[in-house]
Amino acid sequence: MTDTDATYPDPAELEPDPDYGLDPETWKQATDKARILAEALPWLKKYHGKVVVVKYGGNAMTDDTLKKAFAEDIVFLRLAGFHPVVVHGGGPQISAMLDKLGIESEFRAGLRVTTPEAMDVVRMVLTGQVSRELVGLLNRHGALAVGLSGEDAGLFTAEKTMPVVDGEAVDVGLVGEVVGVRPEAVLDLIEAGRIPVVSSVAPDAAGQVHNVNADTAASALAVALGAEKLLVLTDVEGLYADWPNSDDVIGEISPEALAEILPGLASGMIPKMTACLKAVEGGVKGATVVDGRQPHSVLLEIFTDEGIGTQVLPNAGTRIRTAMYSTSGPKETP
Ligand SMILES: Nc1ncnc2c1ncn2[C@@H]1O[C@H](COP(=O)(O)OP(=O)(O)O)[C@@H](O)[C@H]1O
Ligand SMILES: CC(=O)N[C@@H](CCC(=O)OP(=O)(O)O)C(=O)O
Repeated sequence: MTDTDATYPDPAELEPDPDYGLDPETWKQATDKARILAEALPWLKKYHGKVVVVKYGGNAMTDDTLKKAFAEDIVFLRLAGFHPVVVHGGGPQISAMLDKLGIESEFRAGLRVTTPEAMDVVRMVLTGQVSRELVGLLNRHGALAVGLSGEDAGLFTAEKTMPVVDGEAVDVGLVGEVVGVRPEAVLDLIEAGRIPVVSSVAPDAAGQVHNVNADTAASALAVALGAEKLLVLTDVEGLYADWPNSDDVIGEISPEALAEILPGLASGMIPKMTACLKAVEGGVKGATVVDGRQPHSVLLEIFTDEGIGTQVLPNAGTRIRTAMYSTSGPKETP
């Protein structure tokens, strides 16, 4: 009999020898870890070399542990062969700074009324504070992240936007819609293996800088980059079916069904769901709103079958599910 004829026991059916030097619990954790990594294989294949645009909302940025977990997720995606691109918001951070300066914040249709004075603060907070912090968090894991704004290398061109409120177009000041994207600067960074971190301020054709809602900017960039996915992190589980009631979340919806309910949505969700709709209409394969209060929500969304949050997918049927953290208490059984 040669060595190769020997039959070995199947390790999966064996109890580890107590003298092995590794206690059974540690062994179980190690094998669980290996199984979870192996289960990620289909998604690693699907997204390898693909662009994933992640919009990180200011409301999901309030906690240091969450911010650290977000940075880990993005670096994980990058090191796993994806091309993550971060577009960040900073609404609450802008409001806090305006408040300190004695300037009031007002929103119409989910957009900040932006005077020239407020515009200076928006630009300073987004590019000078929020972007710097995110770049710093990502770069704790290596020289990966580079911050840029819509003003850099002609990335975005904006045009003044006038949202419609109660059937009338209203002037919200220096607020822009992205009308042109030159993604070369972002593509250069991707090519170099970097993680672009984009702030949503953008000049118009005359050079006047405008405040662009970060959901809107992320969507325009995702379309221009031909992204595989747009992920939008916020501070709710997704789009609640019957807001302000938070019992049920729309798990999946088609662009057509979303377009129908869009005019009836409440303030913060209007730019967000419009962004998802435009992304999918523009060729992005799927756009998902996820709960940024959940640690590692980016990995959870990408590496699970069901996904989390609200997914806008071409040809999807509308699927409604019970919310995980309903604030309306347990449902009564009929
Ligand atoms: N149908 C809805 N489902 C979920 N949230 C909603 C809905 N309608 C309005 N909202 C509000 O929108 C908010 C999210 O928008 P916003 O505050 O602009 O988030 P972000 O800072 O992440 O961009 C939620 O916290 C919630 O208060
Ligand atoms: C026009 C407009 O409203 N711009 C936003 C830009 C920041 C943003 O979008 O931040 P969040 O993603 O955290 O909401 C603002 O001034 O608050």
